[in-house]
Amino acid sequence: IRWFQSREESTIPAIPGSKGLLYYVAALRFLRNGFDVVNQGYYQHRNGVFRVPGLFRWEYIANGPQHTAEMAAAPDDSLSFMEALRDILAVDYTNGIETFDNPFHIVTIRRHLTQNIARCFPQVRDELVHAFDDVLALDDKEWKLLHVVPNVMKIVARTSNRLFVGLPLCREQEFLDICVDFAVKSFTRGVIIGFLPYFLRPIFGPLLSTRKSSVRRALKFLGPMINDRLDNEREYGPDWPDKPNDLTSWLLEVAEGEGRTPPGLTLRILLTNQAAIHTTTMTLTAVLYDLTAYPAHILPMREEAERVVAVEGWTKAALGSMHKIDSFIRESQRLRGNGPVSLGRKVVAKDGFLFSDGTRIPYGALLTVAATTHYDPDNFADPDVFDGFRFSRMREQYGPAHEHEDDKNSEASIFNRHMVSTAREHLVFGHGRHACPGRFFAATELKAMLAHILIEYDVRAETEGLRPLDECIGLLRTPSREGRIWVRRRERGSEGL
Ligand code: HEM
Repeated sequence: IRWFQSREESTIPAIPGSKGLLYYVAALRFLRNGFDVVNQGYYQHRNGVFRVPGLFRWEYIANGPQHTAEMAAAPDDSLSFMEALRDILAVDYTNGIETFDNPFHIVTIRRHLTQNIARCFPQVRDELVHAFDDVLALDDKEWKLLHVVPNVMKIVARTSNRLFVGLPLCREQEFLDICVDFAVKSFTRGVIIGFLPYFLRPIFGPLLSTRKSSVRRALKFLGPMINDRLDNEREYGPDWPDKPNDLTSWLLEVAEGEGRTPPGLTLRILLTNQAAIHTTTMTLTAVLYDLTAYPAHILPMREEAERVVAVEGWTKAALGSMHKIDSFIRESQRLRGNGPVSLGRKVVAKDGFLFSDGTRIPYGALLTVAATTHYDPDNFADPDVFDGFRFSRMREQYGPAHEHEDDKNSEASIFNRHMVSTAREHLVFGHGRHACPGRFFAATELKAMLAHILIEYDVRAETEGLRPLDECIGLLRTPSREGRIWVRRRERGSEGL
């Protein structure tokens, strides 16, 4: 059947060698060498659309700024982000259909979380300082060789949960492990369920999903806290005295019905952790590999962090003045982004999705954008070179002339060079309607952590000049999970190099 489907007529060009019986050979090549296949299509069909053979059907990849802009602006009843997740990661089973019908946790992240970052920054800063101390456990000034991913994961989980559930739960390692485990299992099980034919999903989906057991385990920690807040609300009203200012409270402000029960709320807290922990951990891991592989960046950024903190203290606004640090993380994200394609959407318009150049993508197809745009010499000078200050230089160059510019989409606008700015050639947080709503918090956390590392620690590569190799799993790319770096507590005033 699949082979028959692969013969589907289309005027959209297919990657060479993927027609007829060669379909599956090409599909396996796409799975194993996604970057090569997408790069080939990108340069052959600049500003066009091409097809690659997926295991189950043709997948469509769009190139160029115009196509990206049209996809980013498309309404959900035409190109659906959620339906794509439903198809690929079987979120109906792993996360639950109710989170799909009423994604109030996303509304809370977009609105309340983002609005409260500056106010809650002192807690975030306090937690990250303690988390670095406890997790790295560097008592003296000796160098220690540390695995990056597990340590960063603990620090990120704990710091993020200071804002999600507050003290003391954010320091409860068993609770944090449940959050991490839920995220990993719902992804891996989702991929397995996603490989099943639709008629088998209702049978195997519930068996493979770990949602109920994760909620049950997390309830042991979250249940008493949520019940306590509900009791206070019943007794003293929605603005009860000493109500904590955290994600749990904000979720309760918008939750209704089942969402206001301890299990309903627990699921949303797990889902927020699922979206936050791995993404932020992998970004900071890549940043640390880049920092130690390109150590010439350390001193200018350390000088910037110390200078800004001396004048402004540790505030969210102060982080806004750290242009080099912002630029370094953005550059790391540009080069190490998480895969060959971005903006995964499913075509849900019955007549298909029509680009303004007349290209029509059929109903039910999966459509993405080639992330090759991050490495295109038309977009970035020396695109393969890691240049940590490329974006801060652009801000310096364009900033004064365009500071008062209203058009934030203008290519010259400094707004396009910030770490949180999405752009048609910078898709690490997506772009348009579904651009990551947690990116403002992620950026604050990441910049605060990098500035803290620069001021408090010396770091160097395990082997000088070598960056641990990224790992590719299917179409996903992650920084090495085995990589290690040397770290020591810094003697103030030392250059550490
Ligand atoms: C460096 C860290 C992060 C990266 C790289 C990242 C990346 C992304 C990307 C690529 C998307 C899909 C956008 C699209 O397809 O247009 C996304 C969506 C999302 N992210 Fe993030 N993210 C990060 C951190 C976070 C954090 C900290 C949170 C929550 C506090 C979060 C919550 C979400 C949610 C809820 C969505 C779905 C948005 C929607 O349905 O409209 N993310 N993120």
